[in-house]
Amino acid sequence: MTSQATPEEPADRAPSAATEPQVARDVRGGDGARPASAGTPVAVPDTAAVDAAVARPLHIFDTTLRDGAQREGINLSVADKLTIARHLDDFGVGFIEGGWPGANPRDTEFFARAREEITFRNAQLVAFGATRRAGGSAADDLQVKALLDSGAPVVTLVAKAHDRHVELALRTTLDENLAMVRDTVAYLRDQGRRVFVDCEHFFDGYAANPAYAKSVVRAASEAGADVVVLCDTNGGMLPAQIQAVTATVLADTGARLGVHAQDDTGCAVANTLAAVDAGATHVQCTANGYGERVGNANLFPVVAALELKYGRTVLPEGALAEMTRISHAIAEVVNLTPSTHQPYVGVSAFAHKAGLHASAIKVDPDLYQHIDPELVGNRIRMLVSDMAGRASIELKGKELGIDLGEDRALVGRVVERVKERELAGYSYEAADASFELLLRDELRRGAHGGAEGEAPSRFFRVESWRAITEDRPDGTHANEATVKLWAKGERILATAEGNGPVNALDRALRVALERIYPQLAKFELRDYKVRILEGRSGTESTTRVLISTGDGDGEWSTVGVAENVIAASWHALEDAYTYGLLRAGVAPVE
Ligand SMILES: CC(=O)SCCNC(=O)CCNC(=O)[C@H](O)C(C)(C)COP(=O)(O)OP(=O)(O)OC[C@H]1O[C@@H](n2cnc3c(N)ncnc32)[C@H](O)[C@@H]1OP(=O)(O)O
Ligand SMILES: CC(=O)C(=O)O
Repeated sequence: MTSQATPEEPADRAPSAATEPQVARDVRGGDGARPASAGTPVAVPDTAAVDAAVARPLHIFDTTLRDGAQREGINLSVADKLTIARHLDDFGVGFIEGGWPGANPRDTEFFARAREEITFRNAQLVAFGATRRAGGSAADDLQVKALLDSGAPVVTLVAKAHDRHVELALRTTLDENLAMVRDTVAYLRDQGRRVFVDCEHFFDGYAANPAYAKSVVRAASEAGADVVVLCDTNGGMLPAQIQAVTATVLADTGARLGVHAQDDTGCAVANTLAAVDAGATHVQCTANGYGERVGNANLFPVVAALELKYGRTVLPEGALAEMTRISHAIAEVVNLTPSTHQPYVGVSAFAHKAGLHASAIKVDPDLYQHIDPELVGNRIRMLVSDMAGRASIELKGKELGIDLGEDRALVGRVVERVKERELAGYSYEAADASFELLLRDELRRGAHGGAEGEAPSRFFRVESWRAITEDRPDGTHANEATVKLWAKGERILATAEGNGPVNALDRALRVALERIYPQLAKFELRDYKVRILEGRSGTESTTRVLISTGDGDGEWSTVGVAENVIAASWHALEDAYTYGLLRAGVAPVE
């Protein structure tokens, strides 16, 4: 590999052949993404604010934009990174690690644009990079220079802390690695940056050679690092190990310590809190736990634990109640479906299914919840299923705004009907709208003296429907459906074509009803899921269809069950249209 000076660099500062090799492509220039000020490092703004952030007793350090972006399936544009940075700043984290400037044009551009476009209210921007190359000097290292050029007031340096990694990955001596840490930290401090040092593979390194691992911590701290972060890079540690090692390192070195935990044992959040228990005062996390391999310590449960269980104030006032919204907003930007079962922020985090739980919750929600969901911006939800009891139905009724009063017989009938239907394959927990229709039907029956077979409160009465799929010799298909129904005393017959039999049925139903109920024009099928139940009988199995429908103002879900997929879809569609009209405030007539 040859070395050459970029036009902005004096020849005497050009890297030598011995020191140059790691330089990233955009730092070398020529791709247009390089910062305009590559010759003169960008000045650090507002050092008082940076000093105050570093002085805080407990740092919340977010690395979604750096380690989070290392997750398989995440590919962030600069605009995505800027949006996420704004969300994290709104949430109130103290530090946002924006990426590795110089490693790729996107990260370089992110720092340039973040400087120009974002006025951070809470967070300090952090640039991530490595210590200088072996055998070189920090001042001549183009990778280190890119960190300064980023203009970030804080730099995180990744350093080797495991002797085997120094010898095998860096291919240098243990002493030279210590010199690389010392020189790079001291140089960046001289240039006015605050410095955190990520000791990669610290815990594995400590197990192999504790004296050397600690000497890396001392080298970083003595050279001026503000925090030395103990990293469980391979994510193989358990909380007791993290706690014991962190406590010993703190006692032996006196350095300010942080923790960075990967989640390979599923213990990253616990490991992070164990380090805090042992005296670490800086936690590195990512939104929703995104990160390399299985991910990193999840920012949201870590912060919630610190605020709500440890009683530490780590966020600005009111920010915790924004947590659910921010978690979901970031999931949207990275284009991943939010995990429904994520602690604190998942939609299922406070969803109650068991009848016994519901009966206690009716008395006091705290009996089955570890916190009030509103503290983190989430909400309690009651799920209706064959595990429901009377209390579940009463609470669900309240949630839907339907007062069931003290009518024990009515509630009992609803419980029975739900159980029967769930046995037949229905599932109401993901189909609130179908459950509400069932509840309203039972209420109406109650009002008519509970007579079995009383007509439900609906907007149309179906006489019959049929769907035909025609297979043509040229390999194409035609789908046609006919619907015959009664609405407002009128018999209507409508036929429509579609790109499948269900689509044809949906269109025929729409054609039949749209003149009488123009509100239908806004309804839109959003999601359609089919589940084959009791797979043992193959094509004769029972089929469950779940449909989500929207009207621009909200979305509702309905369920249909039958022995064939088209009939199941029809039932779910019927409920979807009925519920949509009810939502639109139309009075039922049939
Ligand atoms: C644990 C972590 O997650 S740390 C974060 C890791 N993140 C990333 O790697 C994402 C961004 N990385 C990249 O874009 C590229 O790897 C770059 C630009 C950093 C380097 O690319 P290249 O110059 O092509 O090198 P390559 O990736 O093959 O190898 C990394 C080099 O850095 C060296 N290195 C590794 N850790 C350190 C360190 N702490 N200090 C100094 N050098 C280091 C390695 O020894 C290797 O050197 P070599 O090129 O002499 O073999
Ligand atoms: C620094 C880092 O990402 C790690 O050690 O896992």
